[in-house]
Amino acid sequence: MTDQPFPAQGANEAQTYSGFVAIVGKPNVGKSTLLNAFLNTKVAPTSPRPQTTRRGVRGIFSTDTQQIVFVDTPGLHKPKDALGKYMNQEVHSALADVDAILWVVDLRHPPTDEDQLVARQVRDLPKPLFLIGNKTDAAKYPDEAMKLYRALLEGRAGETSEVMLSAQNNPAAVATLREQVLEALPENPFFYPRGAASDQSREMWAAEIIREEAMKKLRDELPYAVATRVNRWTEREDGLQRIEGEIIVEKNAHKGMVIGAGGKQLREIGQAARKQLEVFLNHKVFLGLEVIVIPGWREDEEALRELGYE
Ligand SMILES: Nc1nc2c(ncn2[C@@H]2O[C@H](COP(=O)(O)OP(=O)(O)OP(=O)(O)O)[C@@H](O)[C@H]2O)c(=O)[nH]1
Repeated sequence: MTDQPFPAQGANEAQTYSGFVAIVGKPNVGKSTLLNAFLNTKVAPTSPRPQTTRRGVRGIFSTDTQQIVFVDTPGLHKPKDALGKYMNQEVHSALADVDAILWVVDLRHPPTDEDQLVARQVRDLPKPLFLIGNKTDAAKYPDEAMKLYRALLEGRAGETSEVMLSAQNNPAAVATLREQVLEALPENPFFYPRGAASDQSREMWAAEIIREEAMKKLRDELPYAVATRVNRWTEREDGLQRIEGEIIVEKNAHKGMVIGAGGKQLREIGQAARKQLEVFLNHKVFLGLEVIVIPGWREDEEALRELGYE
């Protein structure tokens, strides 16, 4: 990695183990859910819609002497626009830089072309690989499905481990997997301060929560045409967090669709996001939301950069 180790290690400190671990897989298999379960908190947005994750959010887990920097990645898919290309690029750069890979698959279904795309990316990388069969709680034939996913790695030379679990309902299995990942870490100084849970600013994190709620509520193609940003965050003396954000759409026609009749939909998105923010911040939140139009932002390199997709 190019990141500077933090902090520099003193001569008589205990040996530390630290590394970057990518969580990859096709859209909607439960990568972000697994990341949040590893950390017992919410650093990444999740939703029933594919392609919720857009940037490689880092989630950090530390013990006294070990630190895993998980890199949650967007689901690898066939891109339709510049945003999609950016998302796939995030996966490729994550894979190049990490010390170990967690490949998450959905055991409710047999592999698809997109799983094969991921398998081809990871099969020959000489790094420890964990094949994680997720959603065992809802899978009818988990062992059979696992066999089919395993077959996609046939001929792989590197070290491979297999785990079947439910990222959503099985904290003990997630903790055991985390132990296994800790064992795979190379000797390194810590990359982040021990207490850090994520590399995102609080503004980026809150914007992702707003986007998650917008994606859950909006229909058809609209969830994918939406971006979010938090422009102002102030704290009142009594602890109230005042957060002002924007929901960005591509066309004027979309603006009305996000706002909804009489502003109902925007209000619902705002209420749901505010509730989540209050739970995680443990403070009362005032959330102001505005909908703005940046024409064709998904195809506009400059707009993508401005929205943090760079
Ligand atoms: N039944 C079941 N559902 C799960 C489990 N893990 C995740 N899900 C659901 O699967 C959906 C997708 O989860 P995400 O964590 O957003 O998936 P992702 O792989 O990060 O998705 P992308 O952002 O599209 O790449 C959500 O509705 C989750 O609640 C699980 O263990 N069991």
